[in-house]
Amino acid sequence: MPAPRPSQSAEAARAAAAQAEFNEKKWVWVPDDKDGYLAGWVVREEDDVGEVVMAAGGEIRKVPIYALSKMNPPKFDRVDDIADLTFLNEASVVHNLRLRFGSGAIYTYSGLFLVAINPYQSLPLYSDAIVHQYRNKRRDENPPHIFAVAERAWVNMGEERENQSILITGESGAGKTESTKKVIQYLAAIATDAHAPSLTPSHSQSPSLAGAGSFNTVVPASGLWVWRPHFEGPSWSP
Ligand SMILES: Nc1ncnc2c1ncn2[C@@H]1O[C@H](COP(=O)(O)OP(=O)(O)OP(=O)(O)O)[C@@H](O)[C@H]1O
Repeated sequence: MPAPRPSQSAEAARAAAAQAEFNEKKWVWVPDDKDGYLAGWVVREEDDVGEVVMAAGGEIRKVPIYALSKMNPPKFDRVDDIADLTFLNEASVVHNLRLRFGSGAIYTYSGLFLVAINPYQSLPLYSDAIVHQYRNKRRDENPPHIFAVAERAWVNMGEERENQSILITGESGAGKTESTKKVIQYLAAIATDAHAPSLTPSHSQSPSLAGAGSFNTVVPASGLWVWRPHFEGPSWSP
């Protein structure tokens, strides 16, 4: 068996060191008014109160045990799917999303769902090359992306011969409209394939996309935003 490359062994050593350091202490997330959650480790527990040493600065805080959240080992840092976390608590979810966002990954799966964090800047995530990268690929073959969701809907439409719905939800300014545009961009790009169905537009999000497909929008009073691509084709497979 060939020896691992230096970068691989250095990475493995770093991971082992991080794991060893993690194993030495009882790591927890401590709620914090300013930062949301801060890392620390419990040194004593008494009468349902934990004495926690804060990792940044070494300050000691006394916190009710119920308010502490278990931390996942470092090997779970930046997981693609939040559902893979051993300890699934709000603090760990926020930590994972924060780490990923810090390295430019705005998309993360949460089981069947995709979480998108608004970057408020233009990222090189939506080029034709990236459309191509997601075409005909399973979800686990690529990093999480809105294109993977659109791809799944498209494939399901062909396999199940049923209309598909994609629910895009979030608070005002979260990026629902942008996400919808990305879905339409993806479907418009792949619908030009030779085997694409003949689609009849009934409503388009963007005039330039008229003719790319049939887009029925439903905007319920609840504020949830639903976009439903409608498929009608005689005999078609994705
Ligand atoms: N994926 C993204 N990449 C870059 N910028 C984005 C992205 N998503 C959102 N934004 C930025 O955030 C702004 C607000 O997003 P958007 O209009 O999609 O929010 P919304 O959820 O539809 O808001 P509202 O509910 O108020 O209509 C966009 O104008 C854009 O500048």
